This record gives sequence, structure tokens and C-alpha cells, in this order.
Amino acid sequence: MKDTTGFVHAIKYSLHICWIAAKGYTIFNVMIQIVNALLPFITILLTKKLIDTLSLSFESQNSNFLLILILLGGVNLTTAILSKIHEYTQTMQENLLQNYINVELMHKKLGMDMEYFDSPKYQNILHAVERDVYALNSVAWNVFQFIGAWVALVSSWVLFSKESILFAIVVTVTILPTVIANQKYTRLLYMWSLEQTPKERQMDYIRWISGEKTFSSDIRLFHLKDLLMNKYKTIWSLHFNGKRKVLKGKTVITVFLNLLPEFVSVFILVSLSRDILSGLRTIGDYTLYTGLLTQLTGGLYLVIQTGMSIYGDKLKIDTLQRFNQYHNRILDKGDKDLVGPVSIEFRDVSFKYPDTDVYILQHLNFTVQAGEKICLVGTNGAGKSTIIKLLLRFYDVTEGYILLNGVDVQEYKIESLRKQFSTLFQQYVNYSFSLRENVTISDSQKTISDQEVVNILHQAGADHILQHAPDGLESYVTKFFSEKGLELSGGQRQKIALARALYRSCSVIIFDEPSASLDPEAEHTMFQNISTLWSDKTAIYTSHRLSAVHLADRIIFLEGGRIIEQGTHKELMNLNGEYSRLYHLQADKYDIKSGVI
Ligand SMILES: Nc1ncnc2c1ncn2[C@@H]1O[C@H](COP(=O)(O)OP(=O)(O)OP(=O)(O)O)[C@@H](O)[C@H]1O
Repeated sequence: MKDTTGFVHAIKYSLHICWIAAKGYTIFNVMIQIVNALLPFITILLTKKLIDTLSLSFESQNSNFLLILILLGGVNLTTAILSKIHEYTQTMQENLLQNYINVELMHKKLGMDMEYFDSPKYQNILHAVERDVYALNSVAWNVFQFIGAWVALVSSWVLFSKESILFAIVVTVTILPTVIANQKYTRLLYMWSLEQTPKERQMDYIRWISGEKTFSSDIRLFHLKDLLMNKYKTIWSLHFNGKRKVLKGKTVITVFLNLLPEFVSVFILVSLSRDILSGLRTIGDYTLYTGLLTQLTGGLYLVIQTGMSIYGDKLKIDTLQRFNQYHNRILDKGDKDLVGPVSIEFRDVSFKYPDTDVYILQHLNFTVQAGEKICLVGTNGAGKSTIIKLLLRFYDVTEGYILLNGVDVQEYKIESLRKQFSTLFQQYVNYSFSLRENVTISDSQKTISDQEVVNILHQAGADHILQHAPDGLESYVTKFFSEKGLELSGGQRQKIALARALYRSCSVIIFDEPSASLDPEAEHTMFQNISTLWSDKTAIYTSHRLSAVHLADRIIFLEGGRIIEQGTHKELMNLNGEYSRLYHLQADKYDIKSGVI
């Protein structure tokens, strides 16, 4: 019963999607399907009439003979024309539906909370959905076929049962075990394929890194080719053997079960031949009877086949609906608009990542005045980037509050909140778009002149990139789409990402390790810009290069998710604590290298 409800629900759902995606083609396809199902019966009836007419003596034949021939020709012509039109409408419908599904999935993926990127469970279900989403398309197509198959089945059943109700029941009953076996194996196969999703993702991953530039150097240097190939082959063998086992079982059972209706058909034909020999039936009856029998068994098989395909699709649609139930936790809770300038306060903030037990940040208390520049310093994993993610509401705090201009961060509309921030992330990216788009993408509502984009590139120390760009601002970044695309060094890529962050109109700038790939001159310029060009903006940056850190108004030193020191550079040096120890550690190295000591 639960399955039947789910079955109907899946059909309704897919038809609903078809309707939204391709209304006209959907109606047309259903109509063609119904007409196509009825045409074979007209052919059978006309053939019977034709044979019966031919059996009469020449004199008894009348003008009906010609009419039947014309009608038969008409039916054949209609079938041929409809099949071609159907090919076209079906392809159009499939394209529209596929596009609709792709756009919907992209929309969902682009808006999901950051936490889902770290959830293998979510990634598995996403993989299964992307693999099986065509079910939405095929279920619609199968439903049309299913409707046609039922029309054909009911008509042939009614006509056949007029000849022999007993045989009609026997033929129908002998097919029932096939239905049960098919349903069992369709479910088994799908459940098996769901279990295989992590293996499929591992194979996808290996295939992906094999062609990915980022991994190419490691793969060649460490000779990872054989290792990757073997890893892939091992996973594939496990996958293949599992599938073979399930399919083997299905084949053995269904071959055996399919014999039953065949025996019944042979028995019916023998009994029919006997009736003709004893003169109880005509040759025309024989044609009608065998035609109807073929239609009946064909109709039964088509109903089972399409029914099972819909059942398989239903299981896939269930997964899609489970995927649709993944909802964001980071939601607009208030409707306030954040306007600059912006001050920040962390009030007793503690945080652990979703579905983990370890507190990454513990009882953080600090403030940043509007326009102030502070630097977060600390060992690897101390929690600096996590603070940035909380500020941008990529995650919500577990305990405590983050206040912006004295108001809880959750009171602001997310869009309005993020609008006030521009961030250069530690894992900065470049897009395989034009140089102009790589800069201006951070603030698409702004319209500025080419010269202003050039100025931004200058501020980011990226003028030389533009000077060597063959198509100026229109040059593609990376060679992914264009032979003339710019292949940039690590530092150059970081400068493009920096220009993007600078382009955005905002009140707070956040730079997470902004100088990681920059040369000393570019680093110097950037830190100078922070205190001069952006003097009115609140700034938070993190850096492991302590030589640049002293430019900040205040330094917050973190260790293990706790603030252990905070103050100006001078205050922390006088404190002679951890900051001072690390500062000396780095400074001493510079002295040794420069030969000062
Ligand atoms: N998505 C995540 N899920 C679970 N734990 C995470 C996640 N991201 C980071 N962590 C953990 O949080 C801790 C703090 O990471 P974070 O990136 O904030 O450190 P950091 O101070 O910026 O380090 P670094 O100086 O190396 O950049 C680390 O132990 C890290 O393993």
C-alpha cells in the first residue's frame, strides 16, 4: 500500500515537473501515445474484415474491399507520420525537462550551507541524484507508455475475453509471478546502486584528479600513475562483481518465469487450430484470435515493463525528494539591514563545526571599532579562519553572540550582512572567465569604467598581468577555454583575487593570509594600502608573517581556539609572551640571513 501511494506520488511529481518544464509537448506526447495504442486494434479489425472479404467468392466481393484497403493504408500512413512527429516532440520535451532539472539542481547546490561540503552523506546523495535524475525524464516517458500499454491491454483483454474469458484469465494470471520477481529485483538493484555511491564517488575522484592540472605535478613526480590506475581498477572490479551477482539472479528467475505464459500461448494456439480444422472457426477468426493473443501478451508485458521502469524511477525520485529535504540551517532570522561603518564584537563566543564534538573556539571576547585594523595571529589550526566564517555567517555560533554595530549578527538579513564585507579567502580562486570578470564579479551591481578596473589591478599590484594580457581586460584567465588564456603564477593568481576583493564596495575588509604567495614588495604595498587607501574601513587580516603584523592597530593572538594575548605590537612585545617569542623567532632568522649578527 505504501509502495502504491509512493508510486502514484512519484508519477504525479514527475508529471508536475513535465508540466512546468514543457507544457505543450507534454500534452502532445500523451495524445500521441493514446492514439498509437489504439491504431493496432484498428489494423487487426480491418485485416479480419479484409481476409473475410477475400474468402468470399469474387462475385460476392463488393466495393467494401477497396474501402478496407484504403483505410488500412491510411492507418499505416498515420502510424508512420505519428511516429516521426513523436520522435520530434519527445526529443524537445526531453531537452526542456533536462534543462529544467539541471537548472533546479544547480540552484539548490549553489545555495546550500557550507556545512554540506563537509558531509559525505550529503555528497553521496547528491551524487546519486545527479546520476539518476534522468528518472524524472524517463518516468514521464514511461508513464505515457504505461497509459498506452493499459489502453492496449484493456482493449485486447475485452476483445480476447469475448472469444474466451477463461484463456484471458489464464494468460493474465501466468504473468503475475514475473511482476513480483521484477519488482523484487528492481528494488534490490536500486538499493545496491545506492550502497555503491561512495565507491562511484571514489572512482569519479580518481578520474577527475587524473586530468586535473593541480594534481599533475605530484602525479608525475611521485609516479602515481600505476597507483591511481590500480586503485581505480580494484574499486571498479568490486563494483562490477556486485552488479553481476544481482543481475545474474534476476536473469535466471525471469527466464524461468517467462516460460509459463509461452506454454499457455502454445496451448491456446493448438486449441484454436483444432477449432479451425473442425470448422468451428474461420481463417479470419484465426487471424483475429492470434492477433489479439499477441496484443494481449504484448500488452501485459508492456504494462509490466513500463510499470517496473516507473517503479525503478520512483525509487530514484524518492532519493531526489530526500535530497530536496536537505535544508539550510543558516537562515534569515531578522530583517535588519547592516549599514557601514561597522564595528564588531565577539561576546563569549564558542563554536564547534556541525556534527562534531570538539570546540574549535572557546569563550572568545574581543571588539573591533569601526575603521580599526586588527590582525589575528596564531599557530596552525588556532581558529583564525573559523572566526572569519562566523562573521560572514557561513556558520552560526554554538554559544555566545557576535554583534555588528551592537546588534546580533543573526538579526540582519544575510544578504545585507555579507554585502558589507569583502574577503580574500585563504583558499582564493580564479575563475576561467575574462580578466575583467575576475575582478568585477565581486560586485556585479557596480558599473565602472575600464580605467577604474585598471586602477584596481594597480592597487593589487597586478598591472604587469594586464600589460602582458593579449586581449587586455577581455583576456581569459587560464587556458581552460582559450589558447590565449593567461597562465598565472601563484602570486599573480593571488593578486587577481586581491583585486576582486578590493573592487567590492564594502565597510569591512577581511584578508585571510593575504600575503601567502606575494613577493616582499607586493606584500609591503598591500599592507600600506590597508592603512592608507582603506583607512575608513574596518579591517581584519590574518598573517603568519609577523613583520607585517605590527602595522595593525591591535593584534589578537590565538592558541587552541582561545585568545591568549591581545594588544598593540608594542604592548605584546613588552608582555614578552608567546607573540614576542614568535616574533623574535622570525626576526632572528632574518638577521641571520641578512648577516646582521
Ligand atoms: N569544516 C570543518 N569541519 C570540521 N573542522 C574544521 C572545519 N574547518 C576547520 N576545521 C578545524 O578547525 C580548526 C581551526 O581551523 P582554522 O582553519 O580556523 O585554523 P586557522 O587558525 O585558520 O589555521 P591556519 O593558520 O593553518 O590557516 C582546525 O583544527 C580544523 O581542523
